[in-house]
Amino acid sequence: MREREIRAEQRHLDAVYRRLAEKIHEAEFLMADAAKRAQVGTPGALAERDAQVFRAGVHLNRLNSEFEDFLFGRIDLLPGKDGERGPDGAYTSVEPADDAVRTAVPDGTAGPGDPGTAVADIAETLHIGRLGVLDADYTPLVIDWRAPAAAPFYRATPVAPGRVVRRRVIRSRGRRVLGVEDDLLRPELTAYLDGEELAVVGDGALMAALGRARGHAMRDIVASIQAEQDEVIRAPAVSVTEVEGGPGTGKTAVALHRAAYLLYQDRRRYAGGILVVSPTPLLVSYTEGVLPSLGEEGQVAVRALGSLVEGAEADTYDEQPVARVKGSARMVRVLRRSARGVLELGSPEAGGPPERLRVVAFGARIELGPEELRDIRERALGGTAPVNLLRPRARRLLLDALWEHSGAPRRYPDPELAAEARQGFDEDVSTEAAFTGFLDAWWPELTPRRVLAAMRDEKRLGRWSRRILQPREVRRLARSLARLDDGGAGPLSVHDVALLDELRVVLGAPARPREAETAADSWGLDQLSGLEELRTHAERTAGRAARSERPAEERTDYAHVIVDEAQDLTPMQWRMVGRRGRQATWTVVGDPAQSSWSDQEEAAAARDEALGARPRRRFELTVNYRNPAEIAELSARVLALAMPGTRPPTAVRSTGLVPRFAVLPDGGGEGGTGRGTGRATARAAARTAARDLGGAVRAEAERLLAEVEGTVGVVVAMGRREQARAWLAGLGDRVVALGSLEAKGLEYDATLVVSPAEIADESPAGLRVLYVALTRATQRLTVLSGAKDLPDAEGVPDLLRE
Ligand SMILES: Nc1ncnc2c1ncn2[C@@H]1O[C@H](COP(=O)(O)OP(=O)(O)OP(=O)(O)O)[C@@H](O)[C@H]1O
Repeated sequence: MREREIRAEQRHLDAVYRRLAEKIHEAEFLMADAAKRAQVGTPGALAERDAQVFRAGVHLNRLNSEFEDFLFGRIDLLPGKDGERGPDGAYTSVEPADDAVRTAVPDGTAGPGDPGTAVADIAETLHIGRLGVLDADYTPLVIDWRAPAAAPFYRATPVAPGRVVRRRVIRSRGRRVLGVEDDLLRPELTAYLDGEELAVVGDGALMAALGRARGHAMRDIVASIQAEQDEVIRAPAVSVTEVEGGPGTGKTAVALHRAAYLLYQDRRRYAGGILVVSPTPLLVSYTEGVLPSLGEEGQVAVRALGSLVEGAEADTYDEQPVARVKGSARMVRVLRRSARGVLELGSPEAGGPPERLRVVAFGARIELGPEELRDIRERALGGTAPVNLLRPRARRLLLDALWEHSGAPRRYPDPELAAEARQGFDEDVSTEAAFTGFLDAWWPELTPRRVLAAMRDEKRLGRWSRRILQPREVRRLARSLARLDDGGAGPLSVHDVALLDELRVVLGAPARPREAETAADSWGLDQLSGLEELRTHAERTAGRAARSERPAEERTDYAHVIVDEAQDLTPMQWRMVGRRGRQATWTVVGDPAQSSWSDQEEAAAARDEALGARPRRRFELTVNYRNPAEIAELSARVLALAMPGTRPPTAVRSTGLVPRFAVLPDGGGEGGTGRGTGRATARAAARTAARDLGGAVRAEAERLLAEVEGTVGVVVAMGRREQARAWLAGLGDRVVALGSLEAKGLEYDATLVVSPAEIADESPAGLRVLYVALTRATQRLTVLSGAKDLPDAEGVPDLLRE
């Protein structure tokens, strides 16, 4: 039966590919035809040609994409009630017609089936795939997974099957159908398709998908989206959609599918671009293949928090105490004060702020002294306008003061004459080298990096952050910025990027290099008018290449913003992200139990501010698709400590493989040795212990590599990242060492969590970070105790005991 069903689907897939070939042929013809139109040469014909080439190009591109599983689903439906044909030609009604189901009677008048059983005929079969394909007569051969008619494929359950009798997932590679998996949604019914009883094959696609080995790239879930996820994906994009759910509930997957859905559903509206904000570059590269596999690229920008600001690309992390200062909303005031403070330092080229301004006007010398200058600066700075943008105001106040000093107002009692004389005075003075040189030195144009660099000086920073930061915080902040040179060049941390963005606002945009402006302008046009559609394919491609060479942030205002792992954004990061979606609708997904930010209330307030007063719609995801029940049960113990009262999601499967607990060979560990024997001995003991830990980690990683087909993630405390990489050297690219904060959002077939206590002790949010680490595995988990863990006789560390 399986073979027969596979052959039937193969015939359908063959028909789809024949039709695709015809469409490709048509698109190529359109391209050639468009080229001929160009020879006509009138502006109208040229615009038409461009539009035609563009459409054909996009179409060709899509058709030519080598999708894995192009066609992946099928539903067999009962006749519908009040069925209407939707825009894609399919029936959209969800309820079966009143007479759809009959009872078979002995004389056979109700058709085949045992007497007394419920029987029905399949009225319609829909195939579902990554793109919609219509046959030459406009009957749908494949329905796009995002079309309304495809929704029952995801939504139907045995409790509420609607019209769906059988849901089938079709597995194919290239043009070959490899297998089918069916779910019968109305098992009580004997259904007939073209007079033959409907076959049911396999035991469901979800389990097959979840059991597959993981690689270094996330896969889409189009073939097995579950009903509660589908509701989020298709939720109308009004204001803010908030999604909460525990680890492995598919939040990231759902967020990405939602981006593809929104584009499908209203491509024009989202021409302004969709931004997906991800916490780490690792998660960006893990997920970046998903959208192309859904047929969507280009209009969705997936960016890590450290890559949201032009010219700043950061992937390093500050230590927790420093990150806490930099992420805190208090930094807004510190930065405002610092910007003004830096202004007072004058330009570095001039060696500090000039004390006096001397110019020559009306044949006489006029001078402004230190006090007057200070007074003028204060008046110019009154108010909250960006510092760089206040320069013209300061210039005007200087000229006013010079004019007063010149004695001219007394000489010209007639206002008209005075105004004329004043105009000449302003022109003369403001072009004088002494004046322009003074202005550049006294009110230099500031860049965000320069302000950040000036904050390296602890004494100054202390002044600028008086009564805002504590001295200890000032010291930490100043030290961490010591990586920058005077001009602010040097490596930035992820948290510095949000500070830079804030400073851009505090300072106002400095004049940009010509080239960058041109590139940004063309983006603006694209966004506003949809003009992109009128450019040729080649032009678009060239534009795209140029954009990808440009530093990360091209747009500053998106049509829709999706924030993944939203629980982790610091208040300063919320402000940065909020600026990118002032007019946008939002999808915000996260899990408070996985938050690595210590002050959750402060972050929640910043989030509210970023999202404004927009109404919010909330969804909850409740099923854990990643961890087997055995691993979920263990991690729930940490959840109970980290967030008492929070309900963990329900694991959807169980493997029978319980987590393994490993201890160091001598049962002890690093740092716990060297009792009373002097420093040198203690150091030697620590070295030996580190070697032991390294040996144990490597041995355990090797064991896991042998046990699973796919990837192994070794999660250590942030402070041990480099060490762990060295321990695992040479084991191949299936195994990765990660700091606890980097593990966010990722998953591995097997995970080795090294020293839970060390991870938990690293920050005030350490228990939640440990919860993240323990929820990364899809198949196997080993926990290795370190010096601080106090394992019991079974090797279970204290934090993980029941
Ligand atoms: N409906 C589904 N069908 C198949 N696989 C699924 C489904 N939903 C989720 N998954 C899989 O479960 C895993 C977890 O999904 P995802 O990473 O999106 O979860 P998450 O909620 O973002 O987790 P975390 O909070 O830990 O980051 C992924 O491998 C994903 O492909």
